[in-house]
Amino acid sequence: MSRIACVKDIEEIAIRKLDKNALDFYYTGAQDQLTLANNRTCYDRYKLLPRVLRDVSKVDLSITLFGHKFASPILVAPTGLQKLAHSDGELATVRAAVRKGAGYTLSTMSTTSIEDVASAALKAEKALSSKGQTIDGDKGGRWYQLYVFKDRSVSLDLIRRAEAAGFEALVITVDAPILGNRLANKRNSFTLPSHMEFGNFKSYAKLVASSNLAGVEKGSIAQGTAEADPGYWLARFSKDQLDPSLTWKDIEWLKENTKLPILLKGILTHEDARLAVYYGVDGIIVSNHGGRQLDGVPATIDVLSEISVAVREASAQKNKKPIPIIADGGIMRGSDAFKAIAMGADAVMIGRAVLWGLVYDGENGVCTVLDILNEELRLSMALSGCSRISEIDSSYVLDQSSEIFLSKL
Ligand SMILES: Cc1cc2nc3c(=O)[nH]c(=O)nc-3n(C[C@H](O)[C@H](O)[C@H](O)COP(=O)(O)O)c2cc1C
Ligand SMILES: CCCCCCC(=O)C(=O)O
Repeated sequence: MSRIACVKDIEEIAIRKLDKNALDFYYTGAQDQLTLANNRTCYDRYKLLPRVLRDVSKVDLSITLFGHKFASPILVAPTGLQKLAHSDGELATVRAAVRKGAGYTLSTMSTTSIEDVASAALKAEKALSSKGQTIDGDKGGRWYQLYVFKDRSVSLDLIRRAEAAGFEALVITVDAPILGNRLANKRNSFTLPSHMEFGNFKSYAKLVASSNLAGVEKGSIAQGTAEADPGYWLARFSKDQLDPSLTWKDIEWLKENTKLPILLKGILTHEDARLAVYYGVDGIIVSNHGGRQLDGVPATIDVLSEISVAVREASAQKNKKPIPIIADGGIMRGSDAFKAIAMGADAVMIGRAVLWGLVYDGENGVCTVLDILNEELRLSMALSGCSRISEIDSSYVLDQSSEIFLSKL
């Protein structure tokens, strides 16, 4: 077999390895998958405008967010059900993130508990120290992604557990008041294989009973029966358990209930970016959930510029520094990360790329993905004449649609 040269090579292997149930869950987007496709193709429309004769003998990828130094602006996005990819699931991913000094966010829908992920991360950090290995970044840097449940006592307990386990920020996903229209998952009546379980819900008796969680984990929910309505079990779980009545007022409630920085994940408009600043959140993640929620929304790269202007203006009105902007969706190259940063992101997150690494070779596979993307980013920076992330701005990219627009004038 030829050597792995890029994340696409790893994706191809993962596609061959996964069964249809898991592959469709990971790979597909909502409805006609317009946004999923756009997430990728839109990156190609942005051209790089390199500067030359700059000293790029040293290129520093590190960034600081909320006082924490990360080795790179490429962070691991929260993705659920990682044991579908590899038997070590979230444990493998968090260990890889520790080894690479990468930011890591654990999903509410993990197949491993908050406590087990935290303890694996701490052990991995100790193992690195005992081998005398250093990473270019601070220890820690792990965040917890929260879906807000109708039963607020569950949400509060998850927050307390994340705090106790040393997670350093809360990522509140706001683009999934209900589950997107995921046709492939419907057709497959997607459910968890019987040997897997969700990592965090066992202690919530009411939730287990009301969502037939025990049944789904034992694989005893027959496909296509009334129990699996509407369409399939995950859709039913989100409909029954997650709170679609969430509003900006609830952000105040969250702020009252934790001292951790709060990031909102799933912002796509400058109006909501302004509201996020107004309501005092600490950061936003410009995301369309990897094309899995509302199909037909823009690719994130296309809205970054106006969102970053809005964040700057709204923050200035409060006499505050702009809150960090993180972007995700379709990033498969270090040059994609470069373009997103140029258009206004402080950092980016990768979802599927990590999952492909996990399928390919567990912890080492995720390390390989992070290494490849970081090296590609380093290359893009050096060849563009940037030696620090803070030097990357919109002067380094040309949005071809605006070029076409100008040529028509
Ligand atoms: C299989 C899968 C599971 C996901 N699970 C979650 C989740 O539990 N919580 C969440 O906020 N986002 C979730 N996401 C969205 C990711 O956090 C991220 O926004 C998206 O994957 C970025 O796009 P990309 O996969 O093209 O990199 C999931 C995405 C995928 C592909
Ligand atoms: C919205 C509730 C369940 C979602 C499961 C994980 C996830 O976010 C995804 O995109 O899939």
